[in-house]
Amino acid sequence: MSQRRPLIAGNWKMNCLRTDGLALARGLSDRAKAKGDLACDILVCPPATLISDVAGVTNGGAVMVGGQDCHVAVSGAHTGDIAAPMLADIGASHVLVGHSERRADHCESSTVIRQKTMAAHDAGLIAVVCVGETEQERDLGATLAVVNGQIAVSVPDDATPENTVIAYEPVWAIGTGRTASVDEVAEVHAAIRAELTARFDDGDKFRILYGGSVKPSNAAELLAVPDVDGALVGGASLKVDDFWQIIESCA
Ligand SMILES: O=C(CO)COP(=O)(O)O
Repeated sequence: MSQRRPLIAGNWKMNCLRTDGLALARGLSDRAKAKGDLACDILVCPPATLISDVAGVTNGGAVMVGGQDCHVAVSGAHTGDIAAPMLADIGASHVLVGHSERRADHCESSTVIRQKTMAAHDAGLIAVVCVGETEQERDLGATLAVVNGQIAVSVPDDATPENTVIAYEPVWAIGTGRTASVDEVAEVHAAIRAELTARFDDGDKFRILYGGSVKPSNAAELLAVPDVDGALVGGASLKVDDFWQIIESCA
């Protein structure tokens, strides 16, 4: 583990009605309180419908709350969208931007993601900027070019280690049960680190998370990879026991 404090983030995606979501938030919050001294920061990103309630449950404690997306504008005629200041207003401290499901389902380009990241910063939110190659891109040997290209455009010049976290999520490893190997993760994280240190004076201070089928059984070995500063967890973040075991893997 690096000198950077790890962040374990849960992306609930489009899951959880109120009862389940609040039970999950309460379960995590209670465990965090009981444990006291934690070896990592904890973030949950519920669907927008639950952010306010989850923030009420976690109530400024060790479990932080984030959104899953924000609009580039602060307000306006954008039906169905949510502005970054609105997320901050209901208790979010973070927001995911550029998740591959947003890139694919909503045709989000790295240029738009840079604008969303800046909107998040302007609202005082920490942006978790997601990047990752598809299976086809990996098979073509284009992984590092794709990921570095996404980083170069998606991460704005106003990014700092305090307002920005990077999440590397190979698309082929998301929700598939296929995890990238330790060597594959190490190679990409080192490349991202090199890109960040080349561009930012304090590039070595940014946290770089790995995401893609992280679960209790593989968390410890992934978190031990150099330049892996935490995890962005999908499916396994929906169960208190599983997510907590991943959190404990940071110890
Ligand atoms: O997309 C992810 C987190 O943002 C990863 O999802 P899974 O952990 O379900 O593979």
